[in-house]
Order: sequence, then C-alpha cells, then structure tokens
Amino acid sequence: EKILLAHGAHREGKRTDAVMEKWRGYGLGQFIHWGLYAIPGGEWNGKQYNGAAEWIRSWNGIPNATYDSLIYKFNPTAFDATAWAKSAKQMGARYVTFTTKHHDGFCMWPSKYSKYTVAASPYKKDIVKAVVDAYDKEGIDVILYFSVMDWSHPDWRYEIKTKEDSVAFERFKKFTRNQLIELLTNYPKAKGLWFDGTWDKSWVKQAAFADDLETEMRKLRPGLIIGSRFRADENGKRHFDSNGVLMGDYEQGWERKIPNKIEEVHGNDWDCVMTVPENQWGYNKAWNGHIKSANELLEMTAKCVSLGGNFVLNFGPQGDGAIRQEELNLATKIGDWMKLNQEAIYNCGYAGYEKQDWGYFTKKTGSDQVYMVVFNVPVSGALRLKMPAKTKISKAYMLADREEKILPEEINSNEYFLKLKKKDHQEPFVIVLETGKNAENKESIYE
Ligand SMILES: C[C@@H]1N[C@@H](c2cn(-c3ccccc3)nn2)[C@H](O)[C@@H]1O
Repeated sequence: EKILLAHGAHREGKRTDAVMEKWRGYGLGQFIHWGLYAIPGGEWNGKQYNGAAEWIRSWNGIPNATYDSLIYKFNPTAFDATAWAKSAKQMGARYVTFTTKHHDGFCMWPSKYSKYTVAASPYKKDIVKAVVDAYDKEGIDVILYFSVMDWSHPDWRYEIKTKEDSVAFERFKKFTRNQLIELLTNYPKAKGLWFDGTWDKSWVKQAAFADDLETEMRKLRPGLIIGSRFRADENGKRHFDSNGVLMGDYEQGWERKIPNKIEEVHGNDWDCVMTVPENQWGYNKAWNGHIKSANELLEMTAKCVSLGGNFVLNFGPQGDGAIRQEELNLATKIGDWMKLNQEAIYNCGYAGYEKQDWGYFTKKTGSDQVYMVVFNVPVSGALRLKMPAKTKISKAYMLADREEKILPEEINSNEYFLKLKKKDHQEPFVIVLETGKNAENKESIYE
C-alpha cells in the first residue's frame, strides 16, 4: 500500500526517452575530480593527510583561510582539456562527469554568485567551459558534478538548530539555486548533473525546496539527467522515497562498490563511480595502497554492464593540470582492450542468464546477440556454459577474431563445454554467442 507523498519520486521505472536510452548504453565513463585540493595532493607541511585528498580542507591541521588561499596558487599551466578529452576518447569513455564545485566550495567556473572561483585565481579562465567544449568536440557527453555541501560558504549549515541557522540556510538555498541555474544556462551542452554532498540534515530537511528546484531545472533543460542523490522526500528518505521508489533518473548509490546480483538494482538505471586507489578522488601525491590494474578495472566495467549499469572511472589531475602517467597508462590499456571488444560493452545490458564462473554475460540491447566476457579460464581450458532452458546456440566465436569458431559440446541439457584453442590468456576476451530465433532448433540429445 503506497503512502501519499508530495515530494517523493515523480516517476517509477526507467525513463524511456532517447537521451536516457543513450545514457543507458554508455557502458564506460570517466569521472574527473579537479580543484584546489590537487595542489597539496594529500600532503600539508610535509605531513600525509590520511583521508581522501579532496577532503584535505576538513583536516583540522589546516586553518580554513590557509587552505582557501590556495586560490592564489591556482595556475595550471599544463592544463589541456583537449588532451584530456582525447585520452578519454581513446580509453573508450562515452561520458565524463566533471567537478564544477566540490565540498571545498571552489568554483571551476567564473560564477557570478561567489568570489571563490577560477576568475579570482591567476589562471582566470573558465575551466568548466574548456572541459565541456573539448569533450563535446570528441563526442563525449558531459555530466556536471556539483556538491551541495559547500564548506567555504558562510551560510552553509550541517543542520538547522537556531533561528540564525535558518535565516542563513535560506540564503544558502538561494545561492545554490542561483549556481545551478547559472551552470545550466552557461553550459547548455551538459546532459546532466551529478549531485554530491546532500546527506547532511540541513539539506535532507529541504524536501519541498529541492523538489521544486529539480522541477525547475528539468523545465529549463528538457531531458536533463539527475540522479537519486539530489534530494530527500518529506520523510527524509534519500535515493529511494518512503514507498521505496527511486528518486531521480538513475541510482547513484554505487560509489566505490558494485552490485553482485540483478535483484540489487531493483530494475533501475544506475552507474558505479570508482577510484583507482582504494579511496582517493582528488590527486594524491602518494600512489599507494591497492591500485587497481587495467584488468581489474575491465572486470568492473564488464560486471557493471552485465547488471545493466555503467562504470565510471575516476581520474585526479595534478595541480598543474596534467593527468598523472599512471592514470594515462591505465586509460591506454583499457582503450586498447575496448577497441577490440567494445561491441560487448556499448549499448549492452543484463542478459537474464545465471552468473557463471568464467565471467559475465552481456546482451546487446534490442537484439539476441549475447556476449561472454571471459575473465576466468579453468585449468581444463574448457569453459562450462549453462544456458537457460530452450536457449539454443547456433554459433560461438571469438569477438577479437571472428574466424576462430568455437564448437559448443553439449554435455547436459542446456549445458555446454566450450573448448578454447588457446588456454593461457593474459587479459579478458569475448566470445559471441548467437542464440534465439536464428538458432536451429536441433533437439538436445539429453531431452
Ligand atoms: C564522488 C565522491 N563523493 C565524495 C564523498 C563521499 N563521502 C562520504 C561521506 C560519508 C560517508 C561515505 C562517503 N563524502 N564525500 C568524494 O569526495 C567524491 O567526490
């Protein structure tokens, strides 16, 4: 029994318009966290900050004013948005999410509503515009990241306790609306907004305001994509309203984690945003702890696509604007694999088959084409393939070499061994399975 909500979800189920259908098929995206925090890079006065580098302003070892004076050091001479966009293009990213303003409140665009922006830095120029234009030129769609929480703004409050808090936060709400309308007006090419910093009580209490603001933004920019993290319903429920219905156009809860089974995504669109180190979004001088390899990141990409989502890999450019070599190397390795196997990633989704040991099924949206993205080859060198009942395989072949046919040997009803020519693979590979109506209806010898 659903309860009546004034500020819960306004739509149930996936959006069916073309903009969202394109978003659903992206498969692989790039996140970029870049701001003043890239200058210290997780270190201050020779001491290592042990949190996420983009949170260094919150470290009690640094007076806020000292951190904020980093604005006078911001002059990224190596910043080249076109080089970033070309690197993302060769990696195979179909969209990019870029930090316009992180929790520290520094604006990477010359906002009229703040003094704490690139315009007041030695660099002066509009970085958001440079990124939007360069990525758009490469055919990569742009999503703008925006943190509602703004540590540098005098009217920001974690919660509203006093009358003064309430008066200040009303000013903050107006400021936030002004900046969002400004971003949508300045950068009409942006396809969506990726909200963050919306978990504190102050914002969670603004169900009506945030709901109205979301409506206003969608009216200003028809087709705009907004995730589930923007607002809470009138009972303070976030991501899913009091009736358990997803708010926004896709689920944004998958931050540094990936669902394990289809039931966890509740039939919604979603993307997973992921760091290369364990938990660093902004540039951190220390490149340590568990650094994910290209194969690990490819497996995460395939896993997300196999469960109907997109995988968004984070890059943290240095204070001078250059992307660190380790990240460029990963982008190249991922791109080399994507060039051969992108057919199994782009415009693919959940195949509806049970998960198997060798890796992930993906299915081309709107077709019978099924892909096996293989990460684990058993010592036997033969893959055990369990298909749903009545699913026949007419053809199986290597995506990277279509001449290499694979003959499925039926070992049980709807169960096959796929014998591989090569046993040792240094990286994941894709087998194409032709199934469905065009498969001959040879009866199984086991039925
Ligand atoms: C996308 C990522 N979201 C930001 C973040 C995550 N968190 C956070 C806050 C409380 C619990 C767990 C995570 N705070 N800020 C990170 O700084 C980065 O921007």
